[in-house]
Amino acid sequence: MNIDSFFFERTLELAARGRGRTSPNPMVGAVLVKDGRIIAEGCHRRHGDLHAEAAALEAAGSEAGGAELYCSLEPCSYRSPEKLQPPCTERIIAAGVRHVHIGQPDPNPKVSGRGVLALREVGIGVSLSEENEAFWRFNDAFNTRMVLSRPFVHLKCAMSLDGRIAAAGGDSRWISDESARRVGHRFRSERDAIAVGIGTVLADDPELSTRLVEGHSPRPVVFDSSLKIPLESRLVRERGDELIVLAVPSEDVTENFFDVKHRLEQRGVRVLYAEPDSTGKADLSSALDLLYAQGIGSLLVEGGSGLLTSFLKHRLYDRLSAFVAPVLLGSGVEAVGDLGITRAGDGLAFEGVNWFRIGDQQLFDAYRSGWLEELRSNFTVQEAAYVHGTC
Ligand SMILES: NC(=O)C1=CN([C@@H]2O[C@H](COP(=O)(O)OP(=O)(O)OC[C@H]3O[C@@H](n4cnc5c(N)ncnc54)[C@H](OP(=O)(O)O)[C@@H]3O)[C@@H](O)[C@H]2O)C=CC1
Ligand SMILES: Nc1c(N[C@@H]2O[C@H](COP(=O)(O)O)[C@@H](O)[C@H]2O)[nH]c(=O)[nH]c1=O
Ligand SMILES: [Zn+2]
Repeated sequence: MNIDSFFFERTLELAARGRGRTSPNPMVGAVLVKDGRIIAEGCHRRHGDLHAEAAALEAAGSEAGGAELYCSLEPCSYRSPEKLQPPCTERIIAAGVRHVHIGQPDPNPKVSGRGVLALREVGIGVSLSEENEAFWRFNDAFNTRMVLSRPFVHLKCAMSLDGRIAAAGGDSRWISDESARRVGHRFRSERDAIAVGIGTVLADDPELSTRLVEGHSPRPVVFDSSLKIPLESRLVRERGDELIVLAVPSEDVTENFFDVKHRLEQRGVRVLYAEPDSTGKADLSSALDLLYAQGIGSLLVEGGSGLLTSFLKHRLYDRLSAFVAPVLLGSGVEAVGDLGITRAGDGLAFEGVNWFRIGDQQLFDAYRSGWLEELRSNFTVQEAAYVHGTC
């Protein structure tokens, strides 16, 4: 490992301290280096707190003069009414930092190279990591939201060895054991919202909480075209004021639909109307737009089979995490239904694939094939910030 990679790796370790707490901001880490030695470290701990660069500069005090700064993300360079911290570029310049090493350019259109330009303008050297896949994946939700202007979609399921997410009778408690479910709850705590289909609510009456880990519980979302959600379900009773129900009123909608809608709203539930797809269910693209407009930048889709299959079929997903348990269920609820694929070579492929061992179970974790390329090709950066392939 070269010395730059060593310091960059440390920035990501520091950035991870803000996991699940920085949204809608990214997770960022920074280290200040002098004479080949780290003299100060910083991270963005939670939304609204000091940025990582500012935290490292504060920790270094007057020692920051003449130091090199490594940061996982391009330093911010703008002010706006909703921005809670001043531009880091101003602090870096005022502290007398000599050189800034950047893991990944900031895809926020308000930055995207302007941070680099601001530093260069005053003679600070700036270089960009050439191996930056790890940085793009580390802030997968922030990067996707910034570049594609839609929520990051993370599919998650727990399946048996033979690909079932529930037994034939619909029971799925539990397929994965508590150690794997704890990882699942950590995924929940990292996202803004968590979605299930109405089939899952009727079968499981889920809580969709993060009770097995520390961290926030994302907003629950239920795809429920004709408002079948029971008023006595746990989500309505316990999470009513956070719950979003995505309905698709049909042309022959009954009085009962409006009656249920009214009762849900009385309990604080937000009922939103999605466009119908060709089968009368929620059109996923329009549903994502509705959620995005509610401030939801990342969505964990937990199932069931019908909803997972729709997201896969429409290629509207970015990441898949599948827990595989050492159990066979035979006939049961399939994790993924028909995708219209008839040739093996046309199967949905993945990139950035990782298999993790959790006790006796495996976790498959990967991105949709082409995800990174889609982000990179849709990302526009201030041209002048890039000179000879580095910025
Ligand atoms: N092991 C695991 O990880 C998990 C297991 N499960 C299990 O899965 C089973 C439930 O799966 P399933 O019956 O398929 O139900 P789902 O939870 O997938 O719900 C499907 C229903 O959602 C509604 N819906 C609205 N829009 C869409 C859309 N665009 N695409 C798909 N569905 C949409 C439809 O009902 P409508 O037309 O009325 O709107 C549809 O019938 C349960 O047995 C549960 O225990 C569930 C989650 C995770
Ligand atoms: N059965 C199953 C999962 N099921 C998911 O968890 C939901 C129940 O959530 P909660 O009520 O918070 O416990 C259920 O409806 C489905 O979305 N998850 C897993 O990690 N492993 C499992 O074996
Ligand atoms: Zn900043």
